[in-house]
Amino acid sequence: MARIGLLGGCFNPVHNAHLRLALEVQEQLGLDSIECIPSAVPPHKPGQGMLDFDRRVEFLEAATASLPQVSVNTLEANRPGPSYTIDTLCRLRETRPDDSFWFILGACDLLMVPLWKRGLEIVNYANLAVANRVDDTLDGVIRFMGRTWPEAQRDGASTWRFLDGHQLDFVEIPRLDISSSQVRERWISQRSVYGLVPECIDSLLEQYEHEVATVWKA
Ligand SMILES: Nc1ncnc2c1ncn2[C@@H]1O[C@H](COP(=O)(O)OP(=O)(O)OP(=O)(O)O)[C@@H](O)[C@H]1O
Ligand SMILES: O=C(O)c1ccc[n+]([C@@H]2O[C@H](COP(=O)([O-])O)[C@@H](O)[C@H]2O)c1
Repeated sequence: MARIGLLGGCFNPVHNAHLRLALEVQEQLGLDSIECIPSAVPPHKPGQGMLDFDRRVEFLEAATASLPQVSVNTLEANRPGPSYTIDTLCRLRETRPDDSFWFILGACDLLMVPLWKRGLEIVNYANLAVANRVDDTLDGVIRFMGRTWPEAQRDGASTWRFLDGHQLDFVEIPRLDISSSQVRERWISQRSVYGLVPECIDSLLEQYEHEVATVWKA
């Protein structure tokens, strides 16, 4: 039985904080590997300004090529309609019943889970690994858990256990003030994105300059 982390996101484009997030969660929770799951049709973000799914996958594959423990899983491309997380987790449970999964997300995204499609049910299908972004704190997660899943029992400082055996782990990671929006804004303004994205992404942005500019300036 493998312990797998699932990092869902738009990756428009992948940046260094995504990679740090994947590696921190893998190491701190002792997971076997991490699968990045690019959102095919993001349920919550407009299609405008979003690079094509295949291009975002190409960038992710390049960015993770030197990380043997991180791979790209394109299962959301195989479903029509919005790429809801509950559907992704149900599918993984069905197809890989022997694996256990941690769905990874930044704490700011955890706060939005109650608004997702059947959001409160995601903990019936996977564990959650929640990491701080720049302004997030463990206290914020404690308050969220108390009002959202009061039935979950706190076990130690940063783990909550649900009645069915799933758990939520809060993982402290280095605070990197990087976002895809920031990368897009800088790139469009012809400013450097060096240090914010892997060097291969810098080169790919140059290679696909016309396409990227058309999409991101839309
Ligand atoms: N700097 C960061 N630190 C910790 N987690 C992050 C960071 N950036 C993104 N994440 C997390 O990675 C996942 C995928 O994020 P996503 O691909 O939407 O990137 P983003 O930088 O938030 O994009 P955008 O700026 O376009 O909204 C989310 O759970 C998000 O919270
Ligand atoms: O299922 C939903 O309703 C839902 C709504 C918003 C976001 N998500 C998922 O949350 C993950 C992070 O989203 P984002 O906005 O940071 O790209 C990504 O895997 C999205 O598909 C899922």
